[in-house]
Amino acid sequence: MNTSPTIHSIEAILVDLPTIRAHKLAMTTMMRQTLVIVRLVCSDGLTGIGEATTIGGLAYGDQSPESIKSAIDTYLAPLLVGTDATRVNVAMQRVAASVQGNSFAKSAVEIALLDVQGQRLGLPVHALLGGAMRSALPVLWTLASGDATRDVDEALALIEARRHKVFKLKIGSHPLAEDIAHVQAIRRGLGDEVMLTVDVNQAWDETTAVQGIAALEAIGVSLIEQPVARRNRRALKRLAARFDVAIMADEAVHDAIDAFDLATDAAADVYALKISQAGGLWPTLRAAAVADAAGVGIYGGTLLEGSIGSIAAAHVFAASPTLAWGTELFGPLLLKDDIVVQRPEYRDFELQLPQVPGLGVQLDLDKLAYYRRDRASQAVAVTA
Ligand SMILES: O=C(O)C[C@H]1C=CC(=O)O1
Ligand SMILES: [Mn+2]
Repeated sequence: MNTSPTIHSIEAILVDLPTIRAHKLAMTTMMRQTLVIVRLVCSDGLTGIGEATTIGGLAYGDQSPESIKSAIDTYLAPLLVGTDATRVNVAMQRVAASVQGNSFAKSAVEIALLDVQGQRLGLPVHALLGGAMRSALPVLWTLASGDATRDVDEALALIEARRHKVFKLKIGSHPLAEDIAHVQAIRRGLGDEVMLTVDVNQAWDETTAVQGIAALEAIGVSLIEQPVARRNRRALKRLAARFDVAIMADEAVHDAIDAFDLATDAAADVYALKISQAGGLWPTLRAAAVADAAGVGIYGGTLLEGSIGSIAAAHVFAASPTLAWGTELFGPLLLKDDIVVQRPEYRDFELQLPQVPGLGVQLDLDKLAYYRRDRASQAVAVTA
């Protein structure tokens, strides 16, 4: 007889949190972030938590917080409730057999399953993934206030506080000359020693990219992220072949299959891997393995997850055998408030990896009640 604990319930909750400042990307300006929080309760009384986020609703990709919640409530939860809670691979294969796409919903649920399994076994999630290669992860910061003077002040304060020493600039929403002047102003303000990268978020056509990358190389930018449209892989390949500066695929690389296709074409020097675009922690490691095999550098990307999603990603990138380009797991720091008891710890330019069983993050239930989008209907339910 199988006596393994089973999945008792899976709940997906939308939570809206304000950001500390406007965050400007080529396709949207964020003033808040929506977290889809998953709570997965098991028959042995343990609860796992997971999270998925998007950027600007549907502005960045084709899954929204609302569609993630709907996929979990309507499809993933009914498939999993009553099944073995301890066999994460079997559970996710069951989901894969009946649910196409929806990588964000899959990722949020897989995180919760790994969290609860880690608690059950007394092991941190990174141990379930094969063990951590590093106990802390370098984290860059994105300068995206839209104002160069403010960006320089922000970066200098962060270097002084020993929180970040590498900075990513969001460009692509202005004419090229303006964007280049913006990067130049920040380079002047920070000096030649500070490592700068840029993210174009697909905004350029190939002709603009050729001019733009040449100018950015001259300014001493170290990495150019997704300069052209996600689906324009041939242009990405030509740019990677043409320039010495590292070209990173972000929106173009979701999972191991994308990683393989891009590697076959030598279309990028580095991949930004993101847990929700890959479809979970294991799928991210599988994409990382392809990158490793192809000699492509790995960068721990973010979709500006909150504390739960960022720590889940930290467990993966800590377990990845290589991580040549560090991470951008700063999402929790962009949020004015949080829904966890203890926020992730950033120290000496690095995010510290939790070493306790599971993810090592606990929900603050009062804060969750306050920030959840359906709080009005919840209050009615409590008083009724
Ligand atoms: O990289 C992206 O495209 C998304 C995201 C990550 C950091 C940031 O500021 O935006
Ligand atoms: Mn990017």
